[in-house]
Amino acid sequence: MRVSEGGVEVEVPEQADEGIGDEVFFNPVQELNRDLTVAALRAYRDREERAEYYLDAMAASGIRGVRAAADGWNATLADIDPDAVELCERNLERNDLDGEVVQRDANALMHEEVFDVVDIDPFGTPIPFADAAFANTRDLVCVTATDTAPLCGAHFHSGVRKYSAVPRNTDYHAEMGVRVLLSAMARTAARYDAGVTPILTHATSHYVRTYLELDHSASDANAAIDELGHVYHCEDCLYREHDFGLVADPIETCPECGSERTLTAGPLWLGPAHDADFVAAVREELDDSMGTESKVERLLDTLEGELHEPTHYDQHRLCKEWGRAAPAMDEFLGDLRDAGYETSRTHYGGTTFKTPATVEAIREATRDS
Ligand SMILES: C[S@@+](CC[C@H](N)C(=O)[O-])C[C@H]1O[C@@H](n2cnc3c(N)ncnc32)[C@H](O)[C@@H]1O
Ligand SMILES: [Zn+2]
Repeated sequence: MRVSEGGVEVEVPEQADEGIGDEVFFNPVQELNRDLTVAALRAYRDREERAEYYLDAMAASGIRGVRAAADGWNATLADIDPDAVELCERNLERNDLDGEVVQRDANALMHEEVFDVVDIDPFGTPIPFADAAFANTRDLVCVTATDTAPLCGAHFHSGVRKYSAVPRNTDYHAEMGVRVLLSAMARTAARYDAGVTPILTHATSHYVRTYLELDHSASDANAAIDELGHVYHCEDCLYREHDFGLVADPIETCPECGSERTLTAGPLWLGPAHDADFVAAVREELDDSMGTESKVERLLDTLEGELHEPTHYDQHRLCKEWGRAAPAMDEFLGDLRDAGYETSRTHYGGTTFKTPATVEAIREATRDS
């Protein structure tokens, strides 16, 4: 079937079973991810003008790489599957575009050639590709992870194995996934004396996507490692706190309610997961050839204003815990602000918010909301 996306037209196989099957993979639901990729690549090129060489390391139909090539990137489309490679060639040709197409294991290719921007979009975890990506990429590594259950701690042992971290299933599970992924990426890059700065990160319908800018020195790697630490969480009253450092110092009892049902998660990335200026610049690069333009715009609006606190709250979850009916979000957040606390909504959901206030302080401040 033919698919038009972002001004290009590509041929993709009908997907027998949600992309799981013998055919070359294509997921229409990832259009938002691809629209955002194109806008982020544009904004990135303004920031780093010499960036030119883009690798779509797991290209499948090539739709992402074709869109990058149409946008002026010197694009290489790679896949291990010969059928995918053939399709990539046809899809570049169909759009009258130049680009390299290679049938190659992404790890081998990334070790052999240096690219300015590398895009890792595998089935499930990106971990098997992270070493090669950080060992050699010059400027920017874009990563999609679709294994959200291990990342957020719902599949605990798998998360521990894949990410060499302790993930915990909490009421902020999608953000747990973001911070486990960023932690593993930072630690992987550090092995190659590269420091990562996440300039854009979002958790959207069953995947996490992040854009990691690289600086290549041991001190940059150390600075990234300094952003790691642990979150301590009470399963009873939802109290949480965090501290930086690789050595955990868990709370045995909750300082708020005295419960011993406390969890420790980490090492997590506790630093910013986005750069608000970059997010705003990406929004400027959206255009109406993008099918998900207005959705991406809303996502970026929220992300731009999102505080960098390492965990968010869910108002419904808190109100349920307190036996209160959930009031309107604006009123609730307004009362919190009036009490002197910074607040922001988050992209993790319509009832989610961030604030440096503790659970008890939130409860007090919103008593009359
Ligand atoms: C999720 S799909 C990529 C989707 C595509 N980027 C898009 O936006 O539609 C993953 C692709 O990775 C390819 N792949 C799996 N292992 C690989 C490897 N070691 N090296 C290169 N490609 C690989 C698969 O053949 C598959 O086409
Ligand atoms: Zn507690």
